[in-house]
Amino acid sequence: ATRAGKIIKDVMSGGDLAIVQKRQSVSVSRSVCFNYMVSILMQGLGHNDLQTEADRSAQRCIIASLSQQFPDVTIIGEEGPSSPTDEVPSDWVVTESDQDIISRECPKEYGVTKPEDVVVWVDPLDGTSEYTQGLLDHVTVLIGIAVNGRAVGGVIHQPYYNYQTEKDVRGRTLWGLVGLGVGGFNPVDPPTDKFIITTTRSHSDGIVVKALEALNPDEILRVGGAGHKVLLLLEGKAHAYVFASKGCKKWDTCAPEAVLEALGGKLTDIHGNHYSYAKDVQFPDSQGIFATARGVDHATLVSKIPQELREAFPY
Ligand SMILES: Nc1ncnc2c1ncn2[C@@H]1O[C@H](COP(=O)(O)O)[C@@H](OP(=O)(O)O)[C@H]1O
Ligand SMILES: [Mg+2]
Ligand SMILES: [Mg+2]
Ligand SMILES: [Mg+2]
Repeated sequence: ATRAGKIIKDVMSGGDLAIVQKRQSVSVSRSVCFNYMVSILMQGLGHNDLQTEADRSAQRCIIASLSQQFPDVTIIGEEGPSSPTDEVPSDWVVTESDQDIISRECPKEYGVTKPEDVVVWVDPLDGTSEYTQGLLDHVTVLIGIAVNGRAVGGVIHQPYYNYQTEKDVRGRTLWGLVGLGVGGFNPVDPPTDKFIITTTRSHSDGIVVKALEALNPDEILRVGGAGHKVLLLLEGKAHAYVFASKGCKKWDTCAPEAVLEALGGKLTDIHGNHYSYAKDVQFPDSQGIFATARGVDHATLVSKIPQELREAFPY
């Protein structure tokens, strides 16, 4: 993740992001009422899905590094499968491990894990929109590990952490493993005197807004990236991350869910159910995102989402 973060910074300082618009079909469930559909189309869903040279190169670095060491593990990356002839520069292939984590005792629930039980979900650059607009601290590299369909391990690397205040921007790497704990940051609980929600800044629509209104927050933090929004929960800047939209994908939420849950928080769909991250699942998080920080009553908050809104996100 850290090597991928270096690539992301090198592409930015090289000056040519080589941005392309990804092709995407718009699918809207029939149960969504007409004015919701119009508002989604007015906001241009499907017209803000960019890919840059940094997304492509960071993914090649991560997938080459992981597949060399773990040839029998399924690895799924946002930017699609690489071609079998894809050679990556040798200094992009990382094989050393973090000695601090390796030296800890593996929780016994993973002691019998086989390669075929594992799926790694890679978002090489989360917050691409914000990256292209220079909101660099919204960018993260996300590598999530699912075991038997559950998101249990995750790394969130933030390459531009403190970039506005530090001369030598080294970034930081946060990790979590359910059953073992978290590292790379200081967990903070959110304030008790007000209720703060974080949500998208670049993929909003009428339903996203309606869900936020139903929860009646004191403050809404509109920031980029699923990884960055979960960082706000981990560090006590917000109580909940709510996104009533089908726009995020499994690679956006696997690593954040694992780190958040390793700390005692929760990430589910807007009905309050966990997603499966097994290798055969559909990529979209089609029932939206509802995540809460440690100590926040997830079920009570979920129950405040009105029924007619939930019906826009059927299984
Ligand atoms: N309507 C939509 N269309 C395409 N991607 C969407 C989307 N809504 C959310 N996403 C993806 O979900 C991630 C978090 O979105 P947001 O910053 O708006 O909260 C981003 O990941 P990437 O930047 O990795 O593509 C973004 O592209
Ligand atoms: Mg993307
Ligand atoms: Mg993403
Ligand atoms: Mg991405």
